[in-house]
Amino acid sequence: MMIAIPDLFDAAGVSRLRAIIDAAEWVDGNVTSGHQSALAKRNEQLPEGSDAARQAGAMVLEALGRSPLFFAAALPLKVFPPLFNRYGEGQTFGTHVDNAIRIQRGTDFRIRSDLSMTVFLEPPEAYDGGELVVEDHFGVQRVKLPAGHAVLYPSSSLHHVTPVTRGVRVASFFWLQSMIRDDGDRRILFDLDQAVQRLTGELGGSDRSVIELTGVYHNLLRRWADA
Ligand SMILES: O=C(O)CCC(=O)C(=O)O
Ligand SMILES: [Fe+2]
Repeated sequence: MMIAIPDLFDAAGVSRLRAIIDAAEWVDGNVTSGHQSALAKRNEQLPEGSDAARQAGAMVLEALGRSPLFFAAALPLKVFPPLFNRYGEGQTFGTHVDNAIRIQRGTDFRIRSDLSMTVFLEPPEAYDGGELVVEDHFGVQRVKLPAGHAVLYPSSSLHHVTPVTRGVRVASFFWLQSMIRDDGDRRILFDLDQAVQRLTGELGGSDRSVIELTGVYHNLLRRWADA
């Protein structure tokens, strides 16, 4: 399942984040790559664990914590500390699949990557190219969102970022382990959650059917979740 998470940051939030990362030192993006993606990757990143990455990463995690849509769609168990990348003119990230296991440098924190996320941090009209292209069984999705908006997509998908031909594309990207490993199971829970939310709005939280369906949601979660 691929889902856009709009308005993770408002304009002021994007500016605060950009002030931190734009002032920092960037390095060749291949420092975090596995062997296969190193062949495809042409971009720059903030060094993992640098002060700027940590400070800006904490802002991203805080924003995720404020988003009920992110929680419902991802059902996050462990989130990898957010990283930051930028692609200047001619830079690109060719087709690859994300590593299944990510280990935070210098620590024993590790996750299985179930979901990948890109938070767009540059207005789309400020650059050409730089689309995130995700292949799934229903076809190819091309994503380029306003600054402050994010997209969540299965880490199992083949994906790439098309070459930037004007301007600079800046983003935060990271992976997470979900309480629900299987994408199809997670989707069922998401659909049920959204329907229950709508029904709650229409009928109120003390309606008997709403209570029963909320029970079904939690009982499926109890059955399927790693916690
Ligand atoms: O820049 C992006 O939107 C995606 C980056 C990516 O796919 C990766 O770092 O594995
Ligand atoms: Fe990737």
